[in-house]
Amino acid sequence: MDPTAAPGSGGTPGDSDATSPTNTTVTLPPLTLRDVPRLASSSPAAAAAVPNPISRHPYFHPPANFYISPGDVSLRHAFFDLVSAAPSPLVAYRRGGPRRDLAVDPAAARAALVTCGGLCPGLNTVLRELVVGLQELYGVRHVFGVAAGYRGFYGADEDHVRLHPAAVDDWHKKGGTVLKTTRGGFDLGKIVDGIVARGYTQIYAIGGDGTMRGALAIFEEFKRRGLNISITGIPKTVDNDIGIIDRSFGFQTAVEVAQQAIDAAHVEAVSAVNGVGIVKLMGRSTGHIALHATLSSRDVDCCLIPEVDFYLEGKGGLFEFLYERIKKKGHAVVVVAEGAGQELIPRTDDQKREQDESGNTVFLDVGPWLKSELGRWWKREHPDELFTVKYIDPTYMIRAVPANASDNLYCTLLAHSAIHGVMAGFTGFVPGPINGTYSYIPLEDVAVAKNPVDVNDHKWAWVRSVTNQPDFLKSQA
Ligand SMILES: Nc1ncnc2c1ncn2[C@@H]1O[C@H](COP(=O)(O)OP(=O)(O)O)[C@@H](O)[C@H]1O
Ligand SMILES: O=P(O)(O)OC[C@H]1O[C@](O)(COP(=O)(O)O)[C@@H](O)[C@@H]1O
Ligand SMILES: [Mg+2]
Repeated sequence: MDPTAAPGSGGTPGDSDATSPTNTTVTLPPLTLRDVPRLASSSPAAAAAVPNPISRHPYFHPPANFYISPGDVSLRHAFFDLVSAAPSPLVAYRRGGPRRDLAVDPAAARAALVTCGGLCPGLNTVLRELVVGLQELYGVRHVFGVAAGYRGFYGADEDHVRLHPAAVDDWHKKGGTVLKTTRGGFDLGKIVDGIVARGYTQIYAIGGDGTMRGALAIFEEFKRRGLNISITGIPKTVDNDIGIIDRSFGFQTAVEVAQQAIDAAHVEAVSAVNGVGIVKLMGRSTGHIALHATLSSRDVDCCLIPEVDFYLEGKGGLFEFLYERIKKKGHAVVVVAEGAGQELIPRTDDQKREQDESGNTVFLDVGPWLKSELGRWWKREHPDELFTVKYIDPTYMIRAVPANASDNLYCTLLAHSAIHGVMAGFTGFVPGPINGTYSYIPLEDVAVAKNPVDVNDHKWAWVRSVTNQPDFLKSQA
């Protein structure tokens, strides 16, 4: 793009030699609003019939700018290069938050909350805040917890527990999910039948990428059957592998807890002669936890993630690098994400086919494999030199903990954002922060949006500059 040729341009929007600030007018590409679906009854007339009960709150009096206006949007990309190319069209989402008028009558609402997939710090905080927000902000009296994931919708009566603020008061202090969670069991027909049979009018499905795909299928089935029930997917993933949103809750807590494992690996390594400490961290298809834990720790010599291929032996390989590092400073620490190097680990045909109940590929354990391969290599290549390798697997310890303060705050805002959207009549959406602004994103978009580590981005470059690890380009081998 030639910026000077852009209509309305008042100058060159690149760097200039000016010694004082200048104003440059630039014409941006058109903006596309990726709007979220609405319940059929949420016509402007119906909406105007139900003023937000927060306006009548006995103690809190909403200030002038409290309510989100119907025109408020947030931009998907907060920054772009005006000189080379701005994204075209610019994508916007509806801003999350309370609306002045509701499309849903709180007195007639019946909400169901469900948690699916793996654990993540903060699940109980989201549940707590959904219960408290629904009842205390909006006066929704019928709130139920559905036990053990999607299968709970077609389970027994005991699988549907009535929830109220006093019952959930201290849930934010607990790890895991009080409602229990499972994988698999996604029988669409039975789930929707179960929802209809119990008269639920709003569903809050808290889970990861699989849960979002399930929520989308439920949303489509509601539409097919002409049901005026709303569904919102609340994104949970300790791996941070859901796209569009800034990050998922629980992720920062997991990174924080991972520091203890890295510290221990470091102590073991420095206390041995030619010591190596290996830590395996979660990250099935994305290496965000490993990357962030490496950057925060500074004790890590090599970070292995699923997005970057590596090899073990030969010039430019992992083992030669570790040997050199040990020669230089006496020890080395390796952080490996669970999904890294999967294609290097020998496996049987049965192992290749193995899936969990949700259909996710079952990975082989990269940690013990790496440990034994390194031990074997050292014995073969350097038989006369002492060597110790210690392996630490804190996998479940980093996710089976309560959320830290910042994740608890995030969970609270996320839950309230979900409720505000549902009460405004939105459905088939995911609430989440985009560039710090809570927004509503169509489930359709989130269900397919992955969030791999961008290895061409600054963050991976920081890792490389902190660890000075090889880039594992085969040409060097
Ligand atoms: N493509 C899909 N369509 C419908 N339901 C799905 C799909 N993928 C996963 N699910 C269901 O979503 C739930 C959670 O999925 P899972 O992959 O275990 O965890 P997560 O949501 O954390 O990724 C399970 O009940 C699973 O059966
Ligand atoms: O042993 P489980 O419960 O299947 O969980 C292991 C998996 O859970 C994860 O944390 C991902 O879980 P989700 O897909 O539920 O977010 C992965 O890191 C890991 O592979
Ligand atoms: Mg998943």
